[in-house]
Amino acid sequence: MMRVGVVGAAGRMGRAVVRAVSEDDGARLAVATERPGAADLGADVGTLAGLGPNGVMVGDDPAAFAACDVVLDFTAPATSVALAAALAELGTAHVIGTTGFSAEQDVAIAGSAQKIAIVKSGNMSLGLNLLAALVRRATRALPDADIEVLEMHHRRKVDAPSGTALMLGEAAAAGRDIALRENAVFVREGQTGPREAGTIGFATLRGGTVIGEHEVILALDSERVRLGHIAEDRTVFARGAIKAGHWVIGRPPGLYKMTDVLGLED
Ligand SMILES: NC(=O)C1=CN([C@@H]2O[C@H](COP(=O)(O)OP(=O)(O)OC[C@H]3O[C@@H](n4cnc5c(N)ncnc54)[C@H](OP(=O)(O)O)[C@@H]3O)[C@@H](O)[C@H]2O)C=CC1
Ligand SMILES: O=C(O)C1=N[C@H](C(=O)O)C[C@H](O)C1
Repeated sequence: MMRVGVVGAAGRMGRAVVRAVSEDDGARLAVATERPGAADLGADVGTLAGLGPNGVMVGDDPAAFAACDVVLDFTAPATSVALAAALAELGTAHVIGTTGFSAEQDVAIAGSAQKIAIVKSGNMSLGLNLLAALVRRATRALPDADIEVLEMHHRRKVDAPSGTALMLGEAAAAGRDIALRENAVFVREGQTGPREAGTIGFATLRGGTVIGEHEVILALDSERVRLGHIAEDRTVFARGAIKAGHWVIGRPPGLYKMTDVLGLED
């Protein structure tokens, strides 16, 4: 029985993870936390998730994760970096779904992954990870196509472009054997001039309650290939994180991706 910790348990994804854990016969919710001073401290996490009471109260001390085999984390970059360091001391595995990390924060997490097994992915869904593999094949097969990545999310999302859009951009760049950071165009405004060949463009839309929509457009002369994914419910991310939890327990220290968990070609 996998003992699961959930950090950010009162958040949109935290609640979805609590619900998904309750549906998994091989997992048990052991610890749930929120930020010190958070309004939901002391609340029953099952009630928060709309399930009815489950006896696990929201705490604020990451040391409580010593009672867990794995912690599932959809929070904020600084929180995930600090938690990875704390879990490295406890020897507890970490699944990170948080997005919006700086390069320095990524390095810090890689440092913690020298002590514990960490799965980190900007998107935990099976369909999206399959899409990334398809994008890599498509950009390799169509070397002359202009690549544009389009994403839309709900009005409360705080980072852009989405972690998933960056994953898809990385996949597109890998298909071309180029580095994304040196070829990405994240903003266009004013007199931009014509499109520079070989670049990978991004467009970000925000509004309403959209869970997550992504499309990679490969534009050629007189035709376009459109590869996309729509997440209809946060359950797909939560179930992916639980799958990653089952997979990562007992693995040697290292930084793993969802493609490792799912056995997909990277
Ligand atoms: N990889 C994937 O498949 C997916 C990734 N995400 C990513 O997950 C992250 C969270 O998304 P979402 O659930 O919508 O955001 P929310 O803001 O709804 O939830 C985040 C929760 O984490 C809490 N939190 C922040 N810091 C701490 C801390 N130090 N200790 C405990 N709790 C803390 C927040 O509290 P407070 O409000 O007080 O800050 C909040 O309750 C984002 O980065 C998002 O992009 C989302 C969906 C899927
Ligand atoms: O913030 C969200 O909601 C989501 N974030 C992830 C991202 O940044 O790609 C994954 C998903 O699309 C939902």
